[in-house]
Amino acid sequence: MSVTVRVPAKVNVQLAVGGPRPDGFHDLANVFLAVGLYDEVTATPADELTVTCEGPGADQVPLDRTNLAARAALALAERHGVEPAVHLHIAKDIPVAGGMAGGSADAAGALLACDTLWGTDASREELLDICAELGSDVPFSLVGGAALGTGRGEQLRPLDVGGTFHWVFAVADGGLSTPAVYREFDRLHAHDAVPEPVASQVLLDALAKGDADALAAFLPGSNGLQPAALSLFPKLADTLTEGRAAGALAALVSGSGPTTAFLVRDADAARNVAERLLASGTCRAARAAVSPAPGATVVRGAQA
Ligand SMILES: C[C@@](CO)(OP(=O)(O)O)[C@H](O)COP(=O)(O)OP(=O)(O)OC[C@H]1O[C@@H](n2ccc(N)nc2=O)[C@H](O)[C@@H]1O
Ligand SMILES: Nc1ncnc2c1ncn2[C@@H]1O[C@H](COP(=O)(O)OP(=O)(O)O)[C@@H](O)[C@H]1O
Repeated sequence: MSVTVRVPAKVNVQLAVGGPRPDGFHDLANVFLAVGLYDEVTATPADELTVTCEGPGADQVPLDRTNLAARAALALAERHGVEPAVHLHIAKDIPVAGGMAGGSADAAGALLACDTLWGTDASREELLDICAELGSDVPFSLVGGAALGTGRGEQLRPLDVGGTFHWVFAVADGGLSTPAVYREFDRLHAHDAVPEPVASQVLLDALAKGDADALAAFLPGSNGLQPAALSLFPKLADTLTEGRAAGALAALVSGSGPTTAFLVRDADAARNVAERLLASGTCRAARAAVSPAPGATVVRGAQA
C-alpha cells in the first residue's frame, strides 16, 4: 500500500521582517497565501528510508537524509518508536530554491503521508510541532489556505479569504539561498533601526473581501526581502518590469526569491501575462495558478 499527499506552494503577500534575533532567525509578520502549484509525496513501505525525486529541478534536490521529506519521516518515526522503513517519492512541480516553499511542502507532505501509512495517528498539534521543528514555513504548508505567521513564521493564525486570486509565477534561471537573502537583508539594514514587524489590517481586509484591486495596491513594498533578493539577483528587476508592462495588477518577488509573482485580474489575463513573460526571455518558465489552495491533503491511499 502507498499513500500520496498533495501539498501547495505559497506566496507571501506581506513579509515584514524584523532585526536579527540572538538565535539567528528574524521575527516576521508573514502573510502566507497557498497557491495551486503542487508537489506530491508518495510514501511506500520499504526496507529502509530512501528518497527519489522527479520533475523540474529534481537534480538540485538532495536524496539523502538532509532532504526535508526524509527529515520529516525520521522525526515522526522517532517520536512514535516506529522504524522509518519507507520509500518517499517526490513528484516536484514547485520551483526548487524558488521562494515558494517547495522543500517545506515536501516535509509537510511526507509527514502526513507517513502518519497515514504507519497509522501513528498524530494529533494536529503534534504534526504542527514537528513541522515547526523542521522549518519556519513547514507548518503553513500543512495547513494551507491563508495565514498570518509570527515568531519566525511558524506560529500561525488562519485568515479569511473572500474570493479567488489569480497569479502568474515566473520561474528564474537559478535559485537563491534563503539564509543568504536574510544575510543580505541584515547587510542592507546594518545602519537602520528595523521596526517590529506588524501585519497590515488593510491587507487582511483585502484578503477577507477577495478584493484584487486592494491587494494589488498593497503589494508594492510588501516584501521586506525583495530589496535583498534584487541585490543578489539584479536581473529579477527586468522580469518585474516585463510583467507590469504585460498588464499585471502588481508584481513582486515571491518570498526570498528568485521566483517572481504577478497578480492578475482573471484566467485570461493570466494566460496573456504568462505568454508575454515567457516571450520576453526574462524567465525560464511562467506558470498560472490561483489562490487560496488547500493545505496538505491525502489524495491516494488509505486513511489510517
Ligand atoms: C523567506 C521565507 C518566507 O516565507 O521562505 P522562502 O521564501 O525562502 O520560501 C521563510 O521565512 C523561510 O522559511 P524556511 O525556508 O522554512 O526557513 P528555515 O529553514 O526555518 O530557516 C533557514 C534559514 O533562514 C533564515 N531565517 C528563516 C526564517 C526566519 N524567520 N528568519 C531567518 O533568518 C535563517 O538564516 C535560517 O537559518
Ligand atoms: N524536498 C526538498 N525539495 C526541495 N529542496 C530541498 C528539499 N529538501 C531539501 N532541500 C534543499 O532546500 C533548499 C531550498 O529549497 P526550497 O524549499 O525549494 O526553496 P525555498 O526555501 O526558496 O522555498 C534547496 O536548495 C535544497 O538543497
